[in-house]
Amino acid sequence: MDVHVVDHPLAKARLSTMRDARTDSAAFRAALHELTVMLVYEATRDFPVRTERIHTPVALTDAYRLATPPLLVPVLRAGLGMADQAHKLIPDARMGFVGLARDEETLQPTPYMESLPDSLADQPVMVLDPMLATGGSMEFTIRLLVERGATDVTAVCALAAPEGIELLRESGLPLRVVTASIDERLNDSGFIVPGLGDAGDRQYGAR
Ligand SMILES: O=P(O)(O)OC[C@H]1O[C@H](OP(=O)(O)OP(=O)(O)O)[C@H](O)[C@@H]1O
Ligand SMILES: O=c1cc[nH]c(=O)[nH]1
Ligand SMILES: [Mg+2]
Repeated sequence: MDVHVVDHPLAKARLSTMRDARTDSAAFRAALHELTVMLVYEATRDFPVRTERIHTPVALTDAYRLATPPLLVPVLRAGLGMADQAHKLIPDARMGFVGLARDEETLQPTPYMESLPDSLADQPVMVLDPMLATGGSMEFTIRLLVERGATDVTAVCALAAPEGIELLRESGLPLRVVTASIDERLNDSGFIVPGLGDAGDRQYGAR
């Protein structure tokens, strides 16, 4: 499984804003929006393009577009804070939605919403969730996609725990991970250390 860490100084700066406990909700959302642009930009770097001939005002030249725009799948709630920015970068992408809430006792994901196309054969998919902690929520989401035929999945996360990366690696699922950081570890409550707290609560308030 390929794991790409986007450790650009501007990405680190946005992530630092998100980590800072003094950052309020509006500033947290703004930093996540900007970080998402950088992560999606890097995540699409090697996507195949199709060309067509166009006229500039001066001459004929090649124009480029993504050959197959990915299906974007934000994982609610926290992934909603990445959806609009990803969609702005890839305006012709379709969007699916998965809603999960992690049970904070068992750390297992509890699904409450799912809106996905029936078939994802030959359809690249980009899952958007700022946090990859135990990896349970991401694994659950990718299994939903694979059941529909997906074979090419990119998980885009603001930050990840080594435990979550390992779970995904051992799952054998067809995916790669793009993240701005792999943090130290999970604590006893399943939170990423040093992390940034609860990404859903920090954007939208406590559930
Ligand atoms: O890797 P895991 O251990 O599964 O944890 C990660 C999940 O936890 C957070 O969501 P949460 O369940 O807090 O829901 P929320 O987005 O509504 O806050 C986060 O956005 C991930 O979906
Ligand atoms: O640190 C964590 C772990 C799971 N979900 C979050 O939002 N933050
Ligand atoms: Mg949460």
